[in-house]
Amino acid sequence: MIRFAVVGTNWISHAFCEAAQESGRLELVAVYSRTLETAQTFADEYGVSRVYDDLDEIAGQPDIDAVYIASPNSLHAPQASLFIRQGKHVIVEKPMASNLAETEALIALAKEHGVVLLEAMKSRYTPNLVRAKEVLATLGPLHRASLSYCQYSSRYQRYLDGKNPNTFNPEFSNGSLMDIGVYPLSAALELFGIPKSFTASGQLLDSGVDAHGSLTLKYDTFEVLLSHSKVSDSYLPSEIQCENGSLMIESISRFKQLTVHERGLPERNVSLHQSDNEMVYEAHHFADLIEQGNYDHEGLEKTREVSRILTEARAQLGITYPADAL
Ligand SMILES: NC(=O)C1=CN([C@@H]2O[C@H](COP(=O)(O)OP(=O)(O)OC[C@H]3O[C@@H](n4cnc5c(N)ncnc54)[C@H](OP(=O)(O)O)[C@@H]3O)[C@@H](O)[C@H]2O)C=CC1
Ligand SMILES: O=C1CO[C@H](CO)[C@@H](O)[C@@H]1O
Repeated sequence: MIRFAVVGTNWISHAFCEAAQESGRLELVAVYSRTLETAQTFADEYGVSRVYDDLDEIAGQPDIDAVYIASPNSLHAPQASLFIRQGKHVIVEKPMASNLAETEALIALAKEHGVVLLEAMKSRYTPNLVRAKEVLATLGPLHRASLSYCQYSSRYQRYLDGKNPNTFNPEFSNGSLMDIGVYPLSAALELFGIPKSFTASGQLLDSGVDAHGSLTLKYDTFEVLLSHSKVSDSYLPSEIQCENGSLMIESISRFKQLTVHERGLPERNVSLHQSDNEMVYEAHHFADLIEQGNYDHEGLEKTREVSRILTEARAQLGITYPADAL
């Protein structure tokens, strides 16, 4: 059993702890929060007794093998770096870091210290991502694709009320592209590879982060449009149009369901069965990498490429974070 700690106590940390339990390979043994009370409340749900409000202290515990980090984006790099230096394996929420320089530094540090570093990009490890690649190979030449993740943020009203929530605060390296645009971007790189070039557009809020936007990825013979929003909802699936048929993907962050439409044929559900908690697949992958001692795995290059495009897209849009100046 891999003994892990959690940093960050919002709902996504619960989802990961449940996925870890479901995997049967990762055991939660300690919880960090800025307050011991919050850490204890979280820990109680899992029958865990060790709680910390000091990051250095938890990172120095010799009987903790790994950590799951789900803090605001700007804290990923300094926190991951602290744990890596203490020889802990790290799974860190998406996006791995604020910018490409931080991402590359973390990757180099993990290799230097011989620990696994993994971005918790949950869609990347789902069975339906593999299935989507298989299905696309049967549909003929790819001509167009439109991948979308647009979801009204429950914190937007707080932003409008002047309460400066983390979600729309550049201090935390946040905004639509970083928070949810990263999902269609990641999916596009998985499905179509690295684009020749791309252009970004978007609408900025007064806080300086983006509310919504698009990326157009240009490949030799096709274009892919990525749409993302934190201030409106989309009810359409993502769609990949090939000459002989189109593949629809419901929920691009989860690859929840795949449907094929072929000309003249009834639509077909081609999905594989997936757990309701798709984080279980990244939990398994993290455990696999640790057991194999695989510190130079292919996910790192994928994360680096996503980080490069996010960083360049932000430059095109004029979005800068305090972390960029460090
Ligand atoms: N994979 C997925 O499906 C999802 C991934 N995410 C990712 O998880 C990460 C966290 O997102 P989200 O929960 O929305 O973020 P929050 O802003 O809600 O912060 C998450 C946790 O970090 C701690 N925290 C909050 N503010 C600060 C601060 N100012 N300084 C230090 N610690 C702070 C809090 O834990 P505490 O009070 O215990 O210290 C909090 O519970 C992000 O990277 C996001 O992209 C988010 C949702 C879903
Ligand atoms: O990764 C994510 C998936 O969904 C959330 C919304 O429910 C986002 O805010 C989040 O960061």
